[in-house]
Amino acid sequence: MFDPVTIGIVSISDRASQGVYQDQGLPALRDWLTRALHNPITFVERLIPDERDTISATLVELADRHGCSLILTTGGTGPAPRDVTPEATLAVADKEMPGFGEQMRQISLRFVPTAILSRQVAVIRGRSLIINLPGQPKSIAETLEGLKDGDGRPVVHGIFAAVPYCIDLIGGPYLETRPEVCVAFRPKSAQRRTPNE
Ligand SMILES: Nc1ncnc2c1ncn2[C@@H]1O[C@H](COP(=O)(O)OP(=O)(O)OP(=O)(O)O)[C@@H](O)[C@H]1O
Ligand SMILES: Nc1nc2c(c(=O)[nH]1)N[C@H]1C(S)=C(S)[C@@H](COP(=O)(O)O)O[C@H]1N2
Repeated sequence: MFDPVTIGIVSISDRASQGVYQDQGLPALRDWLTRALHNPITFVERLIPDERDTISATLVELADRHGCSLILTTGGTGPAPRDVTPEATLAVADKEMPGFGEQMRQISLRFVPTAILSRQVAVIRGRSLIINLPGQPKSIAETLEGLKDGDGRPVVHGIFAAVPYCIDLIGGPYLETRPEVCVAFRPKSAQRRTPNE
């Protein structure tokens, strides 16, 4: 039996939230997570504009009221004046987790030279892990999954490899991934059962 998990997904885009174009962020997040995880997922979804207070309030609502163990945001991480997702995320943080941002920029550099323009952060709030992803819909799978060679072997690990153990450490459900999408790493002592058991 797999533990149920509640995951918040937040698409932050002025134009998608106004209906100028159709949001592709939420479907991309939902599709990737559903493919990657064995656990039954309850999604709490929000599509909001690039407003700092709205973003912070949404993260607090998803973490504190809905009890999301994981919250993924997409959009608003760049240098433009309205890109304020990292500031809004840091404003509600108990702890910063710099490794996620560092690794995401490393991965993204394999795809685009402008990867260094993303100021994405990850933080812990209570029992929630909150991670910013860039706004380009294709960047969602790129950063979560990393880069694989022609035989499906990882060239650069995606950040999701470290997410299940991080959620263990903050007291959340035991997340189990499908290895063909993402191999999650846990120290032996933290493994509940062997893969595919
Ligand atoms: N939610 C989304 N759905 C579809 N495409 C998106 C979405 N968010 C971003 N994009 C695409 O990725 C590009 C870069 O994303 P970014 O977050 O920098 O958007 P932006 O230029 O600030 O504009 P906006 O906030 O209005 O989406 C956008 O110009 C758009 O082409
Ligand atoms: N994997 C990946 N990372 C990426 C990109 C991308 O296409 N793929 N786009 C970059 C660009 S062009 C920008 S400006 C920054 C910030 O994007 P955001 O403001 O949409 O969050 O993310 C960067 N990171």
